[in-house]
Amino acid sequence: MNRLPVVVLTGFLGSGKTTQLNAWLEQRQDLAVLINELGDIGIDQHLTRKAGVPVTLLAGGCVCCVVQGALSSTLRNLFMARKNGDIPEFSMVVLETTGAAEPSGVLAPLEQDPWLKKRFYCQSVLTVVDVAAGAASIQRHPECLEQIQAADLLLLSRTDQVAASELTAFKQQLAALNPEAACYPTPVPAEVLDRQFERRCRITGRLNSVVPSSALLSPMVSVPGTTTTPSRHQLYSASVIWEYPLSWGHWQAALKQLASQCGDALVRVKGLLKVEGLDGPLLVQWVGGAEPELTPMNQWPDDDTRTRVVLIVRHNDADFPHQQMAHWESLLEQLRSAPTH
Ligand SMILES: Nc1nc2c(ncn2[C@@H]2O[C@H](COP(=O)(O)OP(=O)(O)OP(=O)(O)O)[C@@H](O)[C@H]2O)c(=O)[nH]1
Repeated sequence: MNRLPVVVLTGFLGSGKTTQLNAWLEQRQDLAVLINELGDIGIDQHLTRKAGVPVTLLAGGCVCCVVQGALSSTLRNLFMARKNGDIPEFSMVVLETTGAAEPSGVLAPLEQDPWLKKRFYCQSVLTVVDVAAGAASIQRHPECLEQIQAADLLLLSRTDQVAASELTAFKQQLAALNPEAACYPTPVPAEVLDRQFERRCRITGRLNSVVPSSALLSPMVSVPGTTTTPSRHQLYSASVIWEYPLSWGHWQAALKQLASQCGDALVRVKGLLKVEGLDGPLLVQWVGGAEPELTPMNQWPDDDTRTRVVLIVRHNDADFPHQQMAHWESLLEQLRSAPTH
């Protein structure tokens, strides 16, 4: 039986995985995409829409631990849907992990589940590394180091934001951490997906039992986390869905308040904001330590025109982001009734 290749696209939160994936989707029509998100509402799948490409969202936790069983069942469903002609005949799966994923945990189902092993194999682990975040990110986030060490290739993002000398020094650090992985600046052309690498002995993580398939795969199916395995990370998420529009000035104040509430704990914020006077949402892309990037979109990605924001923090208390989001939601209510300046 011809096995289907799976490319694991990993990299820390906000490093540039979705941006790279979109570049590949412009060049290849034969991919199936699985997007894993830490938060329980997905934003990335709305930013990765490509006609004819099956995109599946695995939300609610990391496939390396919390929703590992859901990865197995999703790959099974994907295989069967392809076989039955229910979805376009893709020839490769690209799995975009959460930014917190440990690649060996992600690969475990592929290496240990006999049914999957007959039908899929890991083609490569491609890790996006944000060179602007650089060594500080590797020191602060152990997941970043694991992802670099597991890589067959390192895809360097934000090379536009660092000086050439800084980039050279950082590449030397990366070469010390993973001497076998070559570095390429993003966007890397889609040919990289076909590259074969000698399989190194990978440490395989724990394999949770396969959860019953809850949904047959079709483009845009969400498979919520169904196992009870706790996260192995101290990266926790919470989200807010909110109905009312606010003026741009009020949203600015609200984002500032969120930053001050979370302080150093803030790692990532992604969201779609409903702004008075705009037809489409304002996309918020915010990587901790940097300024939020705000991009108006022409239209809402689906019928739901409510604000949705996902907050990811590094904290030892899993409730922390939920508390912050509850405070934040009360602030939004106050702003709603406050006069606009
Ligand atoms: N300047 C610059 N910005 C980039 C580059 N790559 C990505 N970005 C921006 O960084 C932000 C995060 O990029 P994403 O592609 O969403 O990152 P991600 O790794 O998918 O994020 P998560 O899924 O949250 O982990 C977006 O605002 C991108 O536009 C790059 O090479 N240069």
